[in-house]
Parts: sequence; C-alpha cells; structure tokens
Amino acid sequence: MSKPSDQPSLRWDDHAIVTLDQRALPHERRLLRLSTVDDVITAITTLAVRGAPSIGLAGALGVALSAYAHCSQGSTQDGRTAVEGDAQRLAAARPTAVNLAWAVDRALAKLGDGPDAVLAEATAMIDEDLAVNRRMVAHAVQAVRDRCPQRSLRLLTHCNTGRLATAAVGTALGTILALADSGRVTEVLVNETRPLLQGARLTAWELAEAGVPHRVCVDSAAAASMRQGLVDCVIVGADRITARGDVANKIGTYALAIAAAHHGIPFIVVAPESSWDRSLADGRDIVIEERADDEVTSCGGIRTTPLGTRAYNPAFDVTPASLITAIVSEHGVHHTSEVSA
Ligand SMILES: CSC[C@@H](O)[C@@H](O)C(=O)COP(=O)(O)O
Repeated sequence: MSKPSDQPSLRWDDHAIVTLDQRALPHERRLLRLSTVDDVITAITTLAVRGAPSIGLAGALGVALSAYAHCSQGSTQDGRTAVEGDAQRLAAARPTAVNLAWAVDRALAKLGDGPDAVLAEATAMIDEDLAVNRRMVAHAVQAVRDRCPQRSLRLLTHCNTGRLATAAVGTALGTILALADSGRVTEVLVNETRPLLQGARLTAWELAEAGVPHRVCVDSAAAASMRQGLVDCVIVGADRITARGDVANKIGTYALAIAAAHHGIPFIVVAPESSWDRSLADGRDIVIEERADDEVTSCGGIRTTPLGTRAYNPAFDVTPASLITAIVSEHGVHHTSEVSA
C-alpha cells in the first residue's frame, strides 16, 4: 500500500539544484539542473518547481548559488549587495506563499558567515521540512480521525500538496497517503485544479504511484459530489495563513470550503508553521498572484477562446477562518475559533 515518500524532491549537486520538472509530469520524468539564480526564478515562475514549501527551499538554495557566484573569494560590499539583490528577486518570484520570502531571508541571514554557511542553512531546511511534515501528518491523521470516526473514508483534495510540493512526504496529500496506508481510504476525489491541472497531473500521479484509489473530479463538480454523499472530509494545503486563521490557497479552495460548510463536511487545512504570516490578520490583505491570460484562453497550446478574449486568472483565493474546521501544523491542531482575532 502507500507510504509517503522520504526522498527529497530537490537536492544540491555540485553547485546546482536538481529537481523534477513538474511541468513535464505525468508524461515525462525530466530532471532539471538549475545553476544560476535566473534559472531558479524561471523554474519558480513557470511552476517547474511549485508548492509553497518547495519554492521556499528552491529560493533558499538560490541564495546559496548567488553567494557562491558573488562571495566565494571573500565577502566584499559589492558581493553582498549583489546577493541581496538576487535574494530580493527570488523572494518576489511569486508573491502569495509566505514560505518563499521566509526561506530566502533565513538563508540570506547566513551570508556574513560565507557561502558554505548559506548552503548549510538551505540544506538544513530541506531536512527540517521532512521532519516537520512527518510530525504534521501525524497530527493531521488524528484530526481527521477525530472528526470522521468511520473506518472507510471518501476524501476530496485540491491542487498538489504531496512530496512534489514539499521536501518530502507532503502536507494534505501526505495526510491522505498516511490514512490510506492504515487502510482507511476508500477513494480520493482529486480536483483537477484548473487551469494548470496540478490535481489531474501531479496529485493523481502521486496517488497512482502509491496505489491509492482515486478519481479526478471536474473542479465544478466538487459541490455536486458533496451533495451526492461522495465526500466525508476535505483536506487541503495553504500558501499563507493570517493571525486569525484566514487561509490563502490554490484558486477554488474558497468555493470548496463554502460547499463543505453547506453540507456539514469537515474542512481541514494542513500546513507548516512557516506558512503562517502573523503580521496579517485579515486574509483580504494577502497579495494574490494574477497569472497570464493564456493559461486560461488556451489548453495544451491550442486556443480555446475567440482571439483577443481576456481572462480572470488569480492563482489563489482566501478562505475565511470561519469556514475552516481545523488548521493543522507540526505543532498540532488549531481550531479556527481558537486562532480567531
Ligand atoms: C504543500 S503545498 C500548499 C500550497 O502551496 C498548494 O496547495 C498550492 O496552492 C500550490 O499552488 P501552485 O500554484 O501549484 O504553487
């Protein structure tokens, strides 16, 4: 049966970052070698590397690449300024997931001790993410069991929150795989996650690899699936969580939470402490990334709309704390009523 994978999804190899190109999945298992800061920024903006924890780790390793490029002969003011500029560009590659700026800042803070120290911090963060995910998944499995005591669960998830989106194991999908491993999952409905199909391409790939029964669900059929009694619990990840527990996550998450609340279905968010941004209270203050029109107006390189049609293409939305049953991190379960301001 399934077992959350402990193989790191990205690693440092001789002055380069090596990772799977998530744009090529599920058709091709293509390895990417990122050896400059620009390579890392392109990989993050094109979603070759994606998922809040993964882009943070790539960003931190990107600071190490910059430190070796500009400070390997000793640290000059010009060298430090260049690395700081690269760190700023890395942190700005995608604005919504707080993990990116958090991880880049953490790596940059080691610059005074030289490039090796920056790299050591970035690689330590990969090991930490793995350990954090294991602890978080244990808490999240318990949170689901507490709310869904039946032996056999039908789960619904959105986007991809597995080992591809983290160092390893995953958050929401790690939880689903752990529940499946204990024989408790009858079926996972995987929202296809338009427009870039992270659910259909990546989550279905991870579930198939683990041998967990699943069907891809048309995004707009999720509410109907709940009404038909096909869903016992919704489990998703997060890109940024405010002090009062409002959650930014992949576009479509808010609609799922509304539908789950309407049908009395538990809605559980699984995300590490590094996804919390306690400087914000109201989720409406989270910057939401807007992506290119052509992600919506064409499919597989073929235009699906009349020439010149514009698109509304926010990559994320915000679910208010009041719609969330529980938020789970490596520290345990936060009931949204407990974290509300
Ligand atoms: C553990 S990943 C959590 C989130 O980052 C995930 O749910 C998500 O929304 C990813 O969006 P993406 O645009 O694919 O990077």
